[in-house]
Amino acid sequence: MIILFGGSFNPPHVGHRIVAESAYDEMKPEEFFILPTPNPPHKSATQLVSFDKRYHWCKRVFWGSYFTVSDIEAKLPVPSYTFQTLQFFSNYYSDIWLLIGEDSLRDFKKWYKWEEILNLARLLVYPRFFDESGFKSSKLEFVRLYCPIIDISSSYVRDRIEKGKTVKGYVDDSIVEDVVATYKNVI
Ligand SMILES: Nc1ncnc2c1ncn2[C@@H]1O[C@H](COP(=O)(O)OP(=O)(O)OP(=O)(O)O)[C@@H](O)[C@H]1O
Ligand SMILES: O=C(O)c1ccc[n+]([C@@H]2O[C@H](COP(=O)([O-])O)[C@@H](O)[C@H]2O)c1
Repeated sequence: MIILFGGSFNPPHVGHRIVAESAYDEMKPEEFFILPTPNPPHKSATQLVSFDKRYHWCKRVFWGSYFTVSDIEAKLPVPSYTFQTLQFFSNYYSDIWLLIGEDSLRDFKKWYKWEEILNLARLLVYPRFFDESGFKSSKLEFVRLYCPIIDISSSYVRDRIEKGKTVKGYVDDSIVEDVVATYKNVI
């Protein structure tokens, strides 16, 4: 079985890493793909730094033998629909799990071809809301991942940089200087 974890990673932060490590620990997949997306289907491109930069940050952050950071979404047509990414991986693997947040579970029926996605993959969902409202309201089939809620997002990291605050500890030490320098030029 394999796990796919997609996102903008603009920039990658400790919340991403903790979720990925927790999912690996729980599921012990054969392969674990981190998939930075060049063009998120549902987000505005404001403050989105280049794909290459985000891809290389992911490669530094998700080090270790079990993660593979893939640039496949940069090679597939835009927008980067998850359905399309799954079609690609289903040519090579049969037991595919999509790692998504409780927020995405709540909004999942807005995703492009969501029913077809569920024919190609199973959902592994980590908590995002303290009231568990996303889990409670969903009628979809999913497996819940037990890990702490880390209340950090990439937009929060960018916002701190804009205000001149530190993001040490929020993003990996190996990329923190480049992240600060990069967003200072973008914001
Ligand atoms: N703190 C966090 N804890 C758990 N999962 C997270 C966290 N932050 C982001 N994720 C999840 O990681 C995946 C990739 O997210 P993405 O790269 O878009 O980050 P983000 O922090 O939500 O970005 P932004 O703030 O720019 O919207 C998504 O499934 C998202 O739900
Ligand atoms: O395919 C879709 O319609 C779709 C809609 C929303 C999100 N996604 C994917 O879900 C992943 C996480 O997105 P987000 O918004 O939670 O950062 C990322 O890989 C997106 O491409 C995909």
